[in-house]
Amino acid sequence: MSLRIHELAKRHNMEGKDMLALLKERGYVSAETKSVSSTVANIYVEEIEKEFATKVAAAATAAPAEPAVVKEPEDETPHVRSPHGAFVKTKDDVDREKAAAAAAKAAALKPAVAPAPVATPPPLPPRHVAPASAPSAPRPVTIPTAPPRVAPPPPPAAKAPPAPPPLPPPRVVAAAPVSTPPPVGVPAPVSAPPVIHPVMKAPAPVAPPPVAPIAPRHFGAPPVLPPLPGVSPAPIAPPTPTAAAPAAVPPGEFKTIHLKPPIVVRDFATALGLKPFRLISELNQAGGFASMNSNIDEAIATKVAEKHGFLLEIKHRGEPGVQQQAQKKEKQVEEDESKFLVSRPPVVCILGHVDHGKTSLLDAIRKANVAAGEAGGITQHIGAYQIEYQGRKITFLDTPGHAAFSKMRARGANVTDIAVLVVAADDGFMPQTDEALKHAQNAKVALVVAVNKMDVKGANLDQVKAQMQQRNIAPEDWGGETITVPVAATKGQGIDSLIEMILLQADVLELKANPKAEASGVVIESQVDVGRGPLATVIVQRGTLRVGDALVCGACYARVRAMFNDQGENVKEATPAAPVRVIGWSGTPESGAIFKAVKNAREAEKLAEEEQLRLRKAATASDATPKEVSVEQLFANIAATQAKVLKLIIKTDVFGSAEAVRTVLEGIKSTKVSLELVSAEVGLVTKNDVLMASAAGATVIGFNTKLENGVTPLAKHHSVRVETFSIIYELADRVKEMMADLLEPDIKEIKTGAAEVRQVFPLAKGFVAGCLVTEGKITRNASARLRRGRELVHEGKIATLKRFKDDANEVRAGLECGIKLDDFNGYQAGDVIEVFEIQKVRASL
Ligand SMILES: Nc1nc2c(ncn2[C@@H]2O[C@H](COP(=O)(O)OP(=O)(O)OP(=O)(O)O)[C@@H](O)[C@H]2O)c(=O)[nH]1
Repeated sequence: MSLRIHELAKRHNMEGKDMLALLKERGYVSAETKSVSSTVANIYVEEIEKEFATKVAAAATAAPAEPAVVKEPEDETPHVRSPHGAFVKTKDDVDREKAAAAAAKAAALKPAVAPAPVATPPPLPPRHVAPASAPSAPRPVTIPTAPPRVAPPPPPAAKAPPAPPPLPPPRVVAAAPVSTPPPVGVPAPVSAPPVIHPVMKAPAPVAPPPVAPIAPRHFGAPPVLPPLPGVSPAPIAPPTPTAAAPAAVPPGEFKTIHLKPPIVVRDFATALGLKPFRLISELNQAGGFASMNSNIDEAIATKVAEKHGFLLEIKHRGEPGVQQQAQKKEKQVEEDESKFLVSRPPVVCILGHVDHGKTSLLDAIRKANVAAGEAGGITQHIGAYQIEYQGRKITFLDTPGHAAFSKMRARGANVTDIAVLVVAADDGFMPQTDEALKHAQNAKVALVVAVNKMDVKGANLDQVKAQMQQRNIAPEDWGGETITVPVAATKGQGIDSLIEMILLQADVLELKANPKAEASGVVIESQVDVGRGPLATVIVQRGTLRVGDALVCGACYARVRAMFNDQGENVKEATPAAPVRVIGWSGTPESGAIFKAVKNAREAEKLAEEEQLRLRKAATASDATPKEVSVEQLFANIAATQAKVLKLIIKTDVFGSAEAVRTVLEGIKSTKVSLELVSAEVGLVTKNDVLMASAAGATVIGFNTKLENGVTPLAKHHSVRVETFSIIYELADRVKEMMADLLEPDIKEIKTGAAEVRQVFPLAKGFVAGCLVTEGKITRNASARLRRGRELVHEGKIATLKRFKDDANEVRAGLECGIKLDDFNGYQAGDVIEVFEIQKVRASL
C-alpha cells in the first residue's frame, strides 16, 4: 500500500514539492526521489497523518493562551513547528496576529505593517518561497521592518511606545532574502494563509535562538529527528526516544551490540532502539528494498549501526567463541552420555585370501556357538550373525570371500572393531591377504591373525609368523603385539581359543555404547524380497533400534515395520552391535551406508528426498561441466563411439553381489568392446527387465537370482538373451565371450596336411605331381600352397586328387597320391604341397 506524494500533499493543502521535501527530510522517501508522482509507503503516510493531526490538536489547545502573544508584538509569528521543524501558523494564529497588530498600531500611532498583503486574496498555500519570476504574486511574507513603503499612513497611536526596537535582528536578516527568490521561507508571516501551515524552513543562518523559547507554547510534538541547524532541538520538542537514541550517542562513545547472522531488520531495529519503519526507511535509502523480516547485509548493518552510535559485532558460527561453545556443549553431551554408556559386544569381520578358509572358519564358529546351546533356530544368511560364548555376545560379519567383494570388505572393516585375518598355514600371505590387512590397518581396527589349515600337510606356522614380522605385525610370542591363533577350521580345532582371544581383544578395547540414544548404525547389505519389499541388514552402533522407528539412510528412508535376527526370529528392538534385518525401506540402501533414526517418517522422507535432490544436482552438474578435450581425446572419443558396446542389465540376490558383479565387470578391459551397465539392481529377473533389455538392446544377467514366471517366453519373443550365474568367475568369462562375439571373428589358418612331390608326370593336358603324404591328410578341393624351399610358388586348390588311377577324396599320411593344383604345371621334385583350412575364430578382446 502506498500513496503518491502529490496526493498526500493535497490532503494537507501542501504543494507536492513541499511534501516531497518534507518526506525526504524525514527519510520517508529516498533522497533521490525527484517526482511528486512517486509513492510513499503507507506506514509513512500514517506517520504524516498522525503528525499533522497532532499539530492541529496542539494548535487548537494553544489558542486560549494566546493573549500573551499580544504582549509581544515583536513576535508576530506565534509559531507552530512544521513537521520538519520549521515555523508555521494556524488560522487562529493569523487571526490573533491581526487583532494584535491592529491594537499595536492603534497604540503606537506608528505607520505599521501594510494591510495590503493581508488583503491579497488567494490563500497562499504553504509557500514562502516565491519564484523570482513572479515578484508581483501575492506573498505571504510581510516585512515588518520595512513597512512605510507600502502602508498608508495610519493614525498615530498615542500611548504606544516606539514599537520597532524589540524586533530581533535575526528577523531582519531573515526578511532580507524575501526579495531574492529561492531560499526564502522566513518565519515571519504576518499575512496568513488560511489553513494549517506551509512548510517554512528557516535557513540555517537565519533561524535565531531567541525564537526557541516561544515555540513550545504552540507546539504539538513533532516526532522529528534531525535537530534543525541553528535551532536547539531541546526546547522545541522533546524528541521521541527512538529517534533520539542514536543521535544522542556522541562520537567516540560507541556501544557494542552483538548479533548473530542472519541480521533480520526487526531484531536489528530492536538492538538499535529504533522503530523498524525508521530502519527500513534508512535501509531503503541505502539502496535495495527491506522489509520487516529481511536479512540485512553485514556491511550495511555495520554502517547503519555506526550511524546510530553502535559498534556491531557479528558472531558467526564457527568463530572461536561459537566453536568453543559448541565444543563445550558437545563435551557436555558426551559427559551426559558417558553416564549411560554400557559395554557392548564386539563386531568382528573375517578377512583373507580366497580359499584360505574364511567361510569354513565362520561356519566353525557358528557351530561352536550352536554346540554351546544356542540351537533351535535355523540360521539365516543376513550378512551378519551374533554368537554367545560363555555368556558374552560377539557379532560376526558374514563377508563374502571373492576379491570382487573387496569394496564391501573394505566397508566391513570400517564397521568392525576387530578384524580376524585368516592366513592358510600352507600358503602363507597372498595378495588378497595383504589387501585385507591394508583395509584393516586403514580402518584402524584391532587385528587377530588366525593361521588356518594347521592340519594340512605343509602347514608352516613359523613361516606365517615370519611373514607377519616382515609386515610389522609381529606375533605376540615373537615380541610383537598381534594376537596369533593357529586353527583348523574344518576340524574345529583352535576355535575356542580364537573366540577367547577375540573377547580378550574386546576387553582391551573397552567397547561401549549408549543404548538410550537415538538409534544409528551401518547397513551391511540390502536386497529386495518378493512380498516383503526392500530389506536391509543393519548393525546398530548407537542407541536402540525399535519397530516403528523412522530411519533415513542416504537417499532411502524407512519406517521399521518389522525386524528379524539372524535366527529368523521377529524382534522388537535391537541394541548396540546387534545385527538385524529391517523391513520397511523405501529402496535398497547401499552397503556400508550410515542410517540414523529421526523424529518421524515425514522427517525421514524429507531428508531422503533432499539427498536424492542433492545427488541429482551433483550428477547434472558433473554432466554439465565442460571438459577440456584434446585432439587425441577427441579422436579417441570418436573411436569409442564407433566401438562395439555390450549392454547389460544385472540382477542379483543382494546389494553386495550387485557391487561384486559390477567390480568384476569393471575389471574387464578391452579397447575394442566396451561394457555398459544399463542397470544393476537387486531382485528377481522380471518381465520388465526383459522389456527394458529389448528396448536398450541389452542382455540380462542374473547372479544368484531366479527368473520371474513368464520371463523366458517373453525373452524369446523379444530375442533378448537372459543368462543366470551363481559363480562369479563364470559370469565374468561369459561376459567376455559376449563382448568378443560383437567383434568380427579372427581368421585362422589350420594346416591339415602336407605332401612332398617325388616325381612329375606329364598328362595330356599339363602335369601331375606324384607325391607322398608326409603329415595329416590331403583332401580334395582343400586350399593348398606349393613351396619350394622357403619360396611360395603357388597357392590354389587341390583340383585333382588321385590314388593310383582312381579319384580320391582324401589321402592320409604315409600314402602316395597324385595331386594337381588348379591349372598349375610347374612342379619339381622336392616341392612341398601344404594343405590348410581357413577357420573363423572368436576375436580376442
Ligand atoms: N584341511 C583343511 N581344509 C580347510 C580348512 N579350512 C578350509 N578348508 C578348505 O579350504 C577350502 C576353502 O575353504 P573356504 O572356507 O571356502 O575358503 P574361503 O576363504 O571362504 O574361500 P572364498 O569364499 O572363495 O574366498 C575348502 O575346500 C575347505 O574345505 C582347514 O582348516 N583344514
